[in-house]
Amino acid sequence: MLSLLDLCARIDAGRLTPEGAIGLVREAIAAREPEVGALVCVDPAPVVPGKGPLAGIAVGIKDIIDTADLPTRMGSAIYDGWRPRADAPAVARLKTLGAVPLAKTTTTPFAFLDPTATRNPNHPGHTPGGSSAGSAAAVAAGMLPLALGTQTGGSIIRPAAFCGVVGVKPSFRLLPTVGVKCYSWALDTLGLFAAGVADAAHALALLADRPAIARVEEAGAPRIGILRQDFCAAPEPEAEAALARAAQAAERAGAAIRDLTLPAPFGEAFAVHGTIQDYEARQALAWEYATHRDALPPRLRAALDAAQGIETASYDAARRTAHHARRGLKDVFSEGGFDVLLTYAAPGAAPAGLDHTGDSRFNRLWTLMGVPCVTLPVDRTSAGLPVGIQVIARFGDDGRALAAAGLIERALRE
Ligand SMILES: NC(=O)CC(=O)O
Repeated sequence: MLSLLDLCARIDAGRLTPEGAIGLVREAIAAREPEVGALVCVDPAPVVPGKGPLAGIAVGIKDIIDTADLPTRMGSAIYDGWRPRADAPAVARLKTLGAVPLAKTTTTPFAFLDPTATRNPNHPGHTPGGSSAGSAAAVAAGMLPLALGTQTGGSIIRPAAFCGVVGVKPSFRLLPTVGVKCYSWALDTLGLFAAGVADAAHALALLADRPAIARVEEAGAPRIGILRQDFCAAPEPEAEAALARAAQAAERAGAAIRDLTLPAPFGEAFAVHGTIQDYEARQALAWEYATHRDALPPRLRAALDAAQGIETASYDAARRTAHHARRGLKDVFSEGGFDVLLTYAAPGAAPAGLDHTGDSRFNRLWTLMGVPCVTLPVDRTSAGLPVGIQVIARFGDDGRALAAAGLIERALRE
């Protein structure tokens, strides 16, 4: 994979020019894109700034995020040829940093559950996950050092884990979702994919203009709660094995490890995620549903059909349940004496088949809680498919989540 920090170091040392770095990416795309299919389009002649902390860094932009220089298609023929007038603020920020939004990456239609044609770079017969399929696959295939994605259910953490890259779903609203096609305004979160934890931390710190996020090396050994989220169906054995391996690596590195079981309010919050998500999608996609219902893919059409019947009272009750759980989560960290939680990133490795994007059951609660989540690869199955774990910190503690993920990443290499 292409390390963002390695490219930055080579450019800073004068061993590589920004244009040369973009050229490396174009070569990698030419070599891998025919098999992987992670990209919607590539800018043939982007502006390549000569300076800036991310000069020469090509970035993949999930195709629900507005770009002024490239079409934004939402993964749907409904938006064929749609050219936003302006860049989404996150894209504008990348350009200010010297980065090059070089390609749009595939998204499931409107970032829901209907699959893309993108293949898992680790095994072409397996899903890369979704909805940020192309971003995860492009980084995993070594085509891009950085890509943006979004998560409403599990759309950053799940594909990152399936493809074997680092994925970061930051604290809710750490990055602006302005200019990002909305599915659920209470859940949609903008995040990113990179080759390693330090690469991801560096990019997030710059994107969020919060340098402390990148000081992943400086944090001390964390107090880690091992969480199996027993309010949902158990994972595959490989997910349990990866969790155990990550916990043992963290303990070897000095972390304090303790099992944690969450009380009932968290299972109740897990259960209401869909009510909030789909009630809001009914409004967010009202125009598409009213004017192009037949052009919507089957899973999305069925979800919006069902969402028509969600009572506002149910939605309001779901929001109260989520709010109660978010307040309780602060106590879990403070009274439990935990810095981070360690849990499954997905039910297992990427499932076979390209007609689905996998199951987000280990991600949805944390998207609803609005807390920072980081996934990193820990194991591989006998078929060579990556298996990740998920590190979760309290709201606003994105740097600590990355620090703990970095500690585990380093310990696994030793
Ligand atoms: N957008 C989403 O997060 C939906 C998913 O989990 O695939």
